[in-house]
Amino acid sequence: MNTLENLLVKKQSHICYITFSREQQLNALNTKTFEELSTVLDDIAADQDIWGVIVTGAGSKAFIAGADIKEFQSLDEKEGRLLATSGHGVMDRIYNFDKPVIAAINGFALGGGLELALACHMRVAAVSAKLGLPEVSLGLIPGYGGTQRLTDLVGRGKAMEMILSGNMITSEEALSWGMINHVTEVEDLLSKAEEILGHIFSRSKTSVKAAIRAINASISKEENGYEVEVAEFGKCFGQPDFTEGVSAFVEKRKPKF
Ligand SMILES: C/C=C/C(=O)SCCNC(=O)CCNC(=O)[C@H](O)C(C)(C)COP(=O)(O)OP(=O)(O)OC[C@H]1O[C@@H](n2cnc3c(N)ncnc32)[C@H](O)[C@@H]1OP(=O)(O)O
Repeated sequence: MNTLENLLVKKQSHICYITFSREQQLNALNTKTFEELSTVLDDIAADQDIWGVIVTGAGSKAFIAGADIKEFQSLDEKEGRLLATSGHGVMDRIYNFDKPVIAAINGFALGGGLELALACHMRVAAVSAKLGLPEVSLGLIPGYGGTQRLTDLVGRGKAMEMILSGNMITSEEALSWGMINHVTEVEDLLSKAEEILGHIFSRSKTSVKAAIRAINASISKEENGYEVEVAEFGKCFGQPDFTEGVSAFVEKRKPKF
């Protein structure tokens, strides 16, 4: 990987930590950040030693305060569509990543920043974090998948309330809505995400990958989730992890995946 300007990347104990790092702009997502993120995702997708990913924001104030508003000031309709299409590409990549990705939300997660967190497989937020989709206050709507993924997680009524009002909510509210998985003190945020990954790492990697694929198919418009589940379930039977998992159960020992 070339030197990165807007991301810090650390690999440790099978986890890749990606930190959005434009602290002076509250880690707002600009074109360069998206380019760098694509490169990092390519790298970790191919890295057999990386089993899971944690994304977070630099500093104490923001996870990501949205897409970089200053970059869109002069866009027309065609350019707006292109911006959303390329944003969708990166968000879909995270959503469909075959290693678990957890957002550790350390502060403001707004607009495109919350949409990125919603694309992750799970979300843990600091008790002080604020979450919102304030695009209506800019004359926009969420454009990186937020109208769909928020609705999937919290239902149409809550998604309408959040998106149409543009208001922020606390992490406790987000937890009660089902938008995030856990709330922690800010100092415990990464360790909570690591704890979740630690449990997942003890399980079969082929099963984890198959489960992500089947769960994601539940809201796909192109495929039937039940059919994907049947296919992925069937594929597990040809895998060494199945032989090991079942043998370990019969022999009353822990499986070694
Ligand atoms: C498809 C996706 C669409 C979108 O994502 S649209 C964007 C949605 N996001 C937002 O609308 C949030 C914009 N930001 C804010 O409302 C505020 O910030 C906060 C409430 C998060 C924090 O307010 P405060 O504590 O007063 O900080 P500050 O002085 O506003 O921000 C510090 C610096 O960060 C820059 N910044 C913050 N958010 C963005 C952003 N989303 N795009 C570009 N820059 C941003 C500011 O401008 C400023 O910088 P400088 O000191 O140079 O003026």
